[in-house]
Amino acid sequence: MQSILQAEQLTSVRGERTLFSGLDLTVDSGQLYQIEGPNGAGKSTLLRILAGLLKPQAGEIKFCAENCDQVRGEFLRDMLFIGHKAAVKPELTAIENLEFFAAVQGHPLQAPPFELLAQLGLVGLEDVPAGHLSAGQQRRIALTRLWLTSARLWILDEPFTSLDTAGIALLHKRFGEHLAAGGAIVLTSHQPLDWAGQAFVRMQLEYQW
Ligand SMILES: Nc1ncnc2c1ncn2[C@@H]1O[C@H](COP(=O)(O)OP(=O)(O)OP(=O)(O)O)[C@@H](O)[C@H]1O
Repeated sequence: MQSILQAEQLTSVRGERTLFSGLDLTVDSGQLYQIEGPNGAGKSTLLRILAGLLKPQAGEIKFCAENCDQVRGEFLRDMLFIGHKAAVKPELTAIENLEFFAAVQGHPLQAPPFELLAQLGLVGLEDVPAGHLSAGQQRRIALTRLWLTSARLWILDEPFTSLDTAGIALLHKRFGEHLAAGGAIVLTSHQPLDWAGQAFVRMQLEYQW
């Protein structure tokens, strides 16, 4: 199996507290990697470090066996990060948000994405500013990125937050397709993941005092 992401000897200190030190992890192609742990343990911090949004105090991150800083352009093209906030532009409609995501990812939409919006249960809400929608509906808009991206590595902070059962099932299906195509996913989730038949790794981040 090919390793997509490797972290070696990571240390992160926030304020007075060392969240983790000497942390190693390897995420392979086709693998779903779940980071678990109590509130404040440092899961979001770790994801932001893995996505290159925050510098660790020590350690190295490699993308396809190359130091991430040295292959930054390739890494940014091939990695999708979605943070734990809804991550939508509230003043834009669902369609405008999708057009924005697609353009940012370098694949501008050729036609309005009605089919994708229907698939995500957003029919009839296309023209409403996202900020007027419910938390779960905003989350669904944010997650449409997963249908618009060609990135191999997905880093997702609490992707199931605010989603109903149908939304969770939709996301599971999309994850399955991505992993089957050789992609990899690193995520945090406070909900237990029922994942069968795919490479699934769980890592527990303890709260360090
Ligand atoms: N920008 C920041 N400056 C200083 N400390 C921060 C900053 N961001 C986070 N922290 C601290 O780092 C610690 C870990 O936060 P983090 O958000 O990574 O935890 P988490 O495991 O994702 O928690 P949760 O399960 O509640 O989402 C917390 O104590 C938090 O206060």
